[in-house]
This record gives sequence, structure tokens and C-alpha cells, in this order.
Amino acid sequence: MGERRDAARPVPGEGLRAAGVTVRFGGITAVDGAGLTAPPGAVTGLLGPDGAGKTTLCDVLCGLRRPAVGSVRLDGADLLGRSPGEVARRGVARTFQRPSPPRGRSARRTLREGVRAAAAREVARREIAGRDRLDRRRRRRAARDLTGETADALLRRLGIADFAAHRVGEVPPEVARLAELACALATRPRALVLDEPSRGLGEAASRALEVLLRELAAEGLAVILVERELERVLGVCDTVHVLADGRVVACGPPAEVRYDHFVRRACVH
Ligand SMILES: Nc1ncnc2c1ncn2[C@@H]1O[C@H](COP(=O)(O)OP(=O)(O)OP(=O)(O)O)[C@@H](O)[C@H]1O
Repeated sequence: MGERRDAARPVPGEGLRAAGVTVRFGGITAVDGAGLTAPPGAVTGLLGPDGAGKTTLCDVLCGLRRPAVGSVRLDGADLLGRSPGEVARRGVARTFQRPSPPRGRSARRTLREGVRAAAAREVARREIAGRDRLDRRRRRRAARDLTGETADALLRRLGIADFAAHRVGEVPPEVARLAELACALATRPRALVLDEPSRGLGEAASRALEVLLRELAAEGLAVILVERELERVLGVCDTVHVLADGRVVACGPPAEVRYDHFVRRACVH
């Protein structure tokens, strides 16, 4: 009874939670009863060596893979069994180890398509709030202006505005990675899952990314940072879940977790 009530009623501010997730590929158990709790306003790390099950668990979080058992909830609302598009609309955005935005389009155009739906929702929200009463044509124009503003603001925020007109397939890998992050942010997510976002970034860009992740958390996002190297989560995460062989073997603030004997054995330092 209590469980049914939970499923029906969103719990604002709870963030992204997965529990008891198991994924098998034939005879391989990639994720074995693992879970994580990623509250809004915090950067939550998912740390583990190659093959630990990190990417598979991320796939479950964003609806790309359905687990054999387990639960995934965003602010209390059940996400399991929903399509990746529906999970994204409900507020979970994701970036991949290898960036995959459409390579033939400019960064600005890719981004504009990503923000269009969010802009239309925002205009509708303003109308409902009674601040603007628009006819159809003005509503469409307002959404278009908001789309342009948001796309340009995101490109500026990520420091890649100079590449706005370049095709995504032709920009340096660092810029493509940031363009992918901009696309994820364009959906105005409540939870952001980043699979090794600093892969391929230089030291300065990695530091800038850490600062950005802290800012996004401070703005109320639940940020999930997936990494292989302990050093990469130390300065940026509030809590770290350590995955090994598909199981969570340690969980806590990075400064504590780093001394755990499982972590010392399993993770790249
Ligand atoms: N589609 C698949 N088919 C079969 N086995 C898979 C598949 N995807 C992942 N695996 C296996 O599941 C286990 C977990 O893989 P996963 O990619 O989730 O780990 P990871 O921690 O993300 O590692 P990496 O950082 O190297 O990607 C590995 O043993 C992997 O070989």
C-alpha cells in the first residue's frame, strides 16, 4: 500500500535513486544488485575499474537498458520501463564516454534542436503563470527567441561560443565533448549523468569542468560523475559509490573512501 502511494506521488528534492539493480548479459552479471543515491545539490561519484559495471548502470539510469531486477526513481517517480526519450523528458540527461552528437550539424543547430522542446515548455509555463498571454504566432516566436538565447548562453557558459557555427564532427575532441554536455544541459535536466566526461580533456579543461560541475550542483542539479580514477573524484564529489564486479563495495565521502581496502585494490589512483 505504502509502496503504491510512493510510486504515484513524486517526492520533489529526492533526486535520482537506483536500488538492487541487476543486469546480465548471457552468463555475465555486469551489475549485481547495485544502486546509488544522487541527491539534488550534490555531485555523486560512481567510481570503479574497467568492466566494473559503471556504464551498464548508467544505461539503466537513463532508460537505455532494462535490468532483470531493481528500481530507478527520480524525485520518487518510477522510471523503470520508460523509454530513453521519456526518461529524458522527465529530467535525466546523460553524456557518453565517446561523444555522439550529430557530426554533420553545427554546434549551435544541434543545441537549438535540443532546447526547442524545453523552450516551448518554458513559454507554456510563463503563460500558465499568467505573465504573458500570447496568440499562436507570438507564442512560436517567443519559443524561438528563448531557444536561441538558451543555446547561445550555454555555448558561452561552456566556453565554446567561438565554435557555434562549426560542424560538431570538425571541432577538436575537447570541444565536441563540451558540446555534448551543452546538449545534455539544454534539456534542462534535474539529474545529469556524465560517463567519464574528462576523458581526452587537458588538465586546464578538466579543472574548468570540475568547477562547472560544482556550479551545476549548487544550482540544484543532481550530478552523477562516473570515473575510473580516484584522483578525479576527490576534489569534486560529495559522496562516492565504488563499484567492483557489479557490486557497490564502498560508499562515502571521497576522503574516507580512498582509504577503504577494496578501493585501494580495485581503483586506479
Ligand atoms: N552488451 C554487452 N554484452 C555483453 N557483455 C557486456 C555488454 N556490455 C557490457 N558487458 C560486460 O559487462 C561488464 C561491465 O561492463 P561496463 O561497460 O558496464 O563496465 P565499466 O565499469 O563501464 O567499464 P568501462 O569503463 O571499461 O566501460 C563487463 O564485463 C563487460 O564486458
